Amino acid sequence: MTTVIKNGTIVTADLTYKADVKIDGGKIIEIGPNLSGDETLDATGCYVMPGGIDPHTHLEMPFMGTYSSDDFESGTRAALSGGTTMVVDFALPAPGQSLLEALTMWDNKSTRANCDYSFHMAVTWWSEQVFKEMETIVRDKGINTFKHFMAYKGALMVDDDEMFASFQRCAELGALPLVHAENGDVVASMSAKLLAEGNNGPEAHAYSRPAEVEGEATNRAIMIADMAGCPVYIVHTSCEQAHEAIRRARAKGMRVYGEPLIQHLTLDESEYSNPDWDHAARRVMSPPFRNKQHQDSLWAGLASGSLQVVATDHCAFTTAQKRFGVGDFTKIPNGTGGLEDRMPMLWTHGVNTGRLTMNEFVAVTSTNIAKILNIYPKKGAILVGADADIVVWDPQRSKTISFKAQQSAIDYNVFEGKEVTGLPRYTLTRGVVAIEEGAIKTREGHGEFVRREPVTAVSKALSQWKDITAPRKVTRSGIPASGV
Ligand SMILES: NC(=O)NCCC(=O)O
Ligand SMILES: [Zn+2]
Ligand SMILES: [Zn+2]
Repeated sequence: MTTVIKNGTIVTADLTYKADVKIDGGKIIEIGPNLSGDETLDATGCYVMPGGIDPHTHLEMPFMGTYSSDDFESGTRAALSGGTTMVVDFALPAPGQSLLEALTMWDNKSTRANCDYSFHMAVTWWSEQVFKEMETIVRDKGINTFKHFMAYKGALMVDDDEMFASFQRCAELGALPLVHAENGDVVASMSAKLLAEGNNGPEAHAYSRPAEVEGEATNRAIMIADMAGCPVYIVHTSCEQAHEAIRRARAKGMRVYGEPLIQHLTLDESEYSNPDWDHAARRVMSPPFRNKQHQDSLWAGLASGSLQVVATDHCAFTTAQKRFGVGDFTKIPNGTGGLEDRMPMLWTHGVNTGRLTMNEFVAVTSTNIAKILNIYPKKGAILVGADADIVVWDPQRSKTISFKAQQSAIDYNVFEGKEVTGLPRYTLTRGVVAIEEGAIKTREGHGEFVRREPVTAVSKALSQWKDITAPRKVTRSGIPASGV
């Protein structure tokens, strides 16, 4: 059965034009005027865009003594509801655990996904076994990204030595390292000091990890990647210091990507001063929300191209789970939701204000990350042959965000009460209509794992340049006799 999306305006990362889109077998098969098919979706007044790709989610994540509360069914349903048609989650080996064994655990969880998905593999420890398994993960499992935490000391954190070894392995394999860049040692010490002084509320979480702690680690990660000869992707870039580190590196030709979150772009640190403990604790995440100066830097980075991807780091915990940290902020599970709200919030605060063009919106929510992950134009494109992951975006539709109407499995929403204008009329996942106006028509298990091959054009070029500029031994005649 063929489907035609009619009377819409196609908006891609670089083009805006009126045309119909014809779909068959989960793929786009034709783009042009006056198309017809078995089923017609009316896109009058709407923009036909590549479905969003959220490269940073934590569904059913074992973390801080509990599990994040959205599973692959509810999380991907929330994603589709907000126009996102692919998520990339994280397989997290416990320190000492086989990477392949960890992947099996996540493979088992993801069978219930409503949309396509993939995994980053975390490197949470280092050994000859990890070195060898990374090749299997890349070659056999189709995962070309490896996550490194510089924070969460005693849990997920790796040190510089381990990171350097892993980054060098990424360079050999043509893989991309991702980094959570906060100085975990300093955070641990600051946290202990704050608790000892009786500063134990949710606000102290933000005090324990100021922007300088993130900026330093971002610089360090960039330096280590440069020495290792690989690109690097900095996740949840939340502040000016981190953005400036990325911008400076890119201006010097280094292959560095930055990922602000929709939460950091639109919510600020004043939330932590709320007199309601629950309100503040629900917003505890790492890095913490920052102030307006930092938000302005992130928005400027998206418009100027020094930051490339807007994600959510969707890692939702219920109020009851957040209350594990009553009396000790270090026990508040870190994380907030955002999967469903990312695109409507970014459209409202970006496109509707003129901070972003529609084409930039598509670039930072879909196309850029598809290219970085080496899945373009299968994903992130409105092109013949691409997967029919499409959002028919109605710029006039509006709603007030409320946890009462959300798909995510938690009892609050950090964007509660925010008015958004710009919502999906339809969201299609490989040609199947999953969202129609407000109706949820998702199909559990419809989602498929998306393989991602190594060696992007960027990593290949970087390796070539590093070979040419590698330090060369100087040949000398008449070496003096040893002084011994
Ligand atoms: N970000 C956060 O607070 N929780 C999720 C885990 C991580 O990304 O650091
Ligand atoms: Zn993180
Ligand atoms: Zn994360």
